[in-house]
Amino acid sequence: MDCVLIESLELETVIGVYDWERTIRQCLVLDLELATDIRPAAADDDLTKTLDYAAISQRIQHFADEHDFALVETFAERLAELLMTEFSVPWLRLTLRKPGAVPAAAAVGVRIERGTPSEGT
Ligand SMILES: Nc1nc2c(c(=O)[nH]1)N=C([C@H](O)[C@@H](O)CO)CN2
Repeated sequence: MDCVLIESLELETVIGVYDWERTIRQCLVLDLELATDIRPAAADDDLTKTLDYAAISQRIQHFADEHDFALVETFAERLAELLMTEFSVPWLRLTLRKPGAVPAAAAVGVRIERGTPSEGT
C-alpha cells in the first residue's frame, strides 16, 4: 500500500481537560500515513494526481486553530474524519502526541487507524 507521509507536524492548540489548560495553547505533535496510489502522479510527474502534503499540513494547522477540544482522542477522531472527507483518503493511520503532559514521559497520546485500504493503493 502506498502512503503519503507527514511526520512530526507541530501544532499549537487549546487542548486539555483541566481549567488551566483552557486558557493556554499547547503543542501537539502529529504523525500521519495517508493511503493513496502514488503511481498516477509518478507517471505524469503531476502534483494534482496525488495528496499534496503541504496543502494537507496547512489544513491541519487551520483545524488546530479553530478547535479547542478537551481530549486528544476527540482531536484525533475529528481530524481523521475531516481528512477522509475533504481529501478523499480511503485509509489513514494517525498518531497524536502531547509532549510534556506527563513529565516523566517523553510524550503521551493516541494512535488510530480509520477506513479501508482501497484496491491498488
Ligand atoms: N486518554 C487521555 N488521558 C488524558 C487526557 C487525554 O486527552 N486523553 N488529557 C489529560 C489532561 O488534559 C492532561 O494532558 C494534562 O496534563 C489527562 N489524561
